[in-house]
Amino acid sequence: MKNIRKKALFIIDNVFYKGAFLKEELEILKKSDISKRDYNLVVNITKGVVQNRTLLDYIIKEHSKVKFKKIHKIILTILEMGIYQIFFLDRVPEYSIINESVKLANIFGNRGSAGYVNGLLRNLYRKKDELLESKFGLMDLYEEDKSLFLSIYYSHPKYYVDMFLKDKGTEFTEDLLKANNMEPPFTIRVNTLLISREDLRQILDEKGYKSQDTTMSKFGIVIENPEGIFESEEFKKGYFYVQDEASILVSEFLNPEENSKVLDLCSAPGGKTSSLSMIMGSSGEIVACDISKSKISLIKENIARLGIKNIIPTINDAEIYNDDFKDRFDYLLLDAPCSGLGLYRKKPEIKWNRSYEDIQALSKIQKKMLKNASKYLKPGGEMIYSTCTLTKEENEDVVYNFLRENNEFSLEKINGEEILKLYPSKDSTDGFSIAKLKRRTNGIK
Ligand SMILES: C[S@@+](CC[C@H](N)C(=O)[O-])C[C@H]1O[C@@H](n2cnc3c(N)ncnc32)[C@H](O)[C@@H]1O
Repeated sequence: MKNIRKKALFIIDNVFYKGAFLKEELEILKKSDISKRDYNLVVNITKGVVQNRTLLDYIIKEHSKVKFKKIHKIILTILEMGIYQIFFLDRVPEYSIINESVKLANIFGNRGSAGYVNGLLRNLYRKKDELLESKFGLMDLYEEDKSLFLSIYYSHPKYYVDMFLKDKGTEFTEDLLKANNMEPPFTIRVNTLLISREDLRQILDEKGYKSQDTTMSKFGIVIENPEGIFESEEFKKGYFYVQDEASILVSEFLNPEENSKVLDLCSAPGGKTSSLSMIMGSSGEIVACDISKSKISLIKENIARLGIKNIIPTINDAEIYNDDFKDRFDYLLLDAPCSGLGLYRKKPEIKWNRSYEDIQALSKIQKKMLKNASKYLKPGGEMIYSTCTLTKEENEDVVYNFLRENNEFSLEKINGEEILKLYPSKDSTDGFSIAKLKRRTNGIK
């Protein structure tokens, strides 16, 4: 038996039960001796299972003869993988899905496991069309309890669904949940210090890459077929940085002038900091901070490749007030650590490893960071507070609480919004929240 599904099984087990990150697990696998085709199948299965966990478990609960809580976790994962392949992957034949699942159950389970897995998967396969038609028997729930239906059918935490249903209504919420389960576009930011967007697109085109300009950012390029892009000469030469359009926009909205002094308080691995440098034509000075030496190394690596000269990587804890920074900067970016609920498309495990308590704890940290950050701006200076999450606790609560206590600052609207929200559904970007604050020149109003 080929080891492909065993590899997928171990990866999912590591992600669900050992706190591993899917992207990192897949990066390790990619470096091993594995064909492109097999690698893609592992990516498909692991991502699909992590993304659709609630629905897969619901199907098991409804059809298993063994009580859900009694199913051993390794057998549960084998079932989740099998069911995902039956209902979501068209190109894998039935016999192969069932045979491979039974083989895994034989290796990792006890004597009854193989028969149990075989029976359950065969039964589900027989009822495939009927189950798809009836949305796995969940249709009635749509009217009875919309939030529960959406949370099971699109596999999202209930608190996330409730948050959007309350504020945005059913259609918006359903579109967002669907988009969160889809593949994100592959977006890069051109490094205009070295090449224009037009010229880079021309080179990419000559090499067979299909691309288009991003719709909102003037620096982004979406590549349809990015296979091999990291091995390209253009990547090595620093012509671009892989970055979501929302993230590129954050630096465009701050838009620092040439020769200004900028502080980036949470800058690793350096995406937004290098965009800021590019906007400033690599002039002036950016103090790019992060919490640890290893994080600072990531920034150094990226700015070396991109040929950037005006960034000073600095270890600094944004939670602790630093008097050396007081009133020193024209511009400031606080791209705060957050729950990352805007990143479900890229890091689906975030769905399962963030609790509401985590969000509340992060909100406290962010409030502390924003309070410190505000003291580092010169009068008349501008700052952006951004997160790759969409919760009120980590955005509206943080920003409005700050403004209530600091009337020396005002909120500058972005695209007509006090706190701009970007969504995978509406904007095809990661979920982001962006607020711009200005320190008044003439002190307290
Ligand atoms: C959202 S990420 C920043 C992404 C970065 N701005 C970019 O565009 O590439 C948040 C960063 O905050 C850093 N961080 C977490 N706690 C911190 C602290 N107390 N002080 C400074 N940085 C911190 C994390 O290490 C992480 O790199």
